[in-house]
Amino acid sequence: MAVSELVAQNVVKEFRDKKKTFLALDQIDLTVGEHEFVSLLGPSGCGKSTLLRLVAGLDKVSEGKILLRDKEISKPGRDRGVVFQQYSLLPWMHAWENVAFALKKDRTKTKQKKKELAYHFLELVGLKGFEDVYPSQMSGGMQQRVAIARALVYKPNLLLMDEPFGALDAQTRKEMQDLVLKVFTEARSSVLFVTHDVDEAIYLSDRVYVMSAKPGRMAKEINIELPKPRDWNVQLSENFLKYKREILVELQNQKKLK
Ligand SMILES: Nc1ncnc2c1ncn2[C@@H]1O[C@H](COP(=O)(O)OP(=O)(O)OP(=O)(O)O)[C@@H](O)[C@H]1O
Repeated sequence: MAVSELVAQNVVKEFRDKKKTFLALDQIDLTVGEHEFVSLLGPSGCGKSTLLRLVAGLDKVSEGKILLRDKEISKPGRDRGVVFQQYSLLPWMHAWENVAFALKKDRTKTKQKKKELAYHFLELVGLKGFEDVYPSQMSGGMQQRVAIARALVYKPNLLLMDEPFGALDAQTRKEMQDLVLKVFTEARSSVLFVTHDVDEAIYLSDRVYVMSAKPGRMAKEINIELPKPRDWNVQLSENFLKYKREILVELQNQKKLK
């Protein structure tokens, strides 16, 4: 790993209401290198989404800091693209308009240029020919492809994905995993990816952080040294199963400690 795109140091996140304080994240350290694919894996409630929201700039740390290319994150920015489980497309806009909408505030580009870029990224996610279709006319997988194109269109250094395939059926989910690997290679961005799914995390990642809950902590960090480019066959390999065993044992041990 040459350069660190993202560095989180001693991050603590507390949620407070009038009666009590809840410690959601405790002393989190994390890095994402340039062109690196990193996943956050862990039980429900361990703070994966909270951490991603902090990196997205949608919420603030209670202690510690998060640096993107050495600059502290304080608010959302065009250096980060975000894809959530819910596609949140605008229903009255065509696919290409949904993508171009992300460039709305960019005054350096003409309308025509924005349209060309939208078409280009829709092609990259396999939606050539569907530019003029409305979200309601698309399957969940297609809508998520539009959401990915929208996150990529302003060429962010870092793509943040929070359970992006959680709402999709198993077959579509597999197709989307391969799509993300292809797009990640072509767009040359870095990715921080949240998932519950152990196989998905291993298949996609260069590195996996396994988190534990109550409070959310980093429990284990695993380098995934599987050959690239990857295809589904790798999931049957001895090495893949070795990583899977290591992660499942870690998650199981956490349950025993509770
Ligand atoms: N705005 C908030 N106010 C109070 N508590 C919150 C808030 N957001 C998250 N939490 C709490 O912080 C903890 C971590 O939540 P978070 O959604 O980040 O977990 P997660 O690992 O992403 O869970 P899941 O895998 O189920 O999506 C949970 O106990 C949650 O209830």
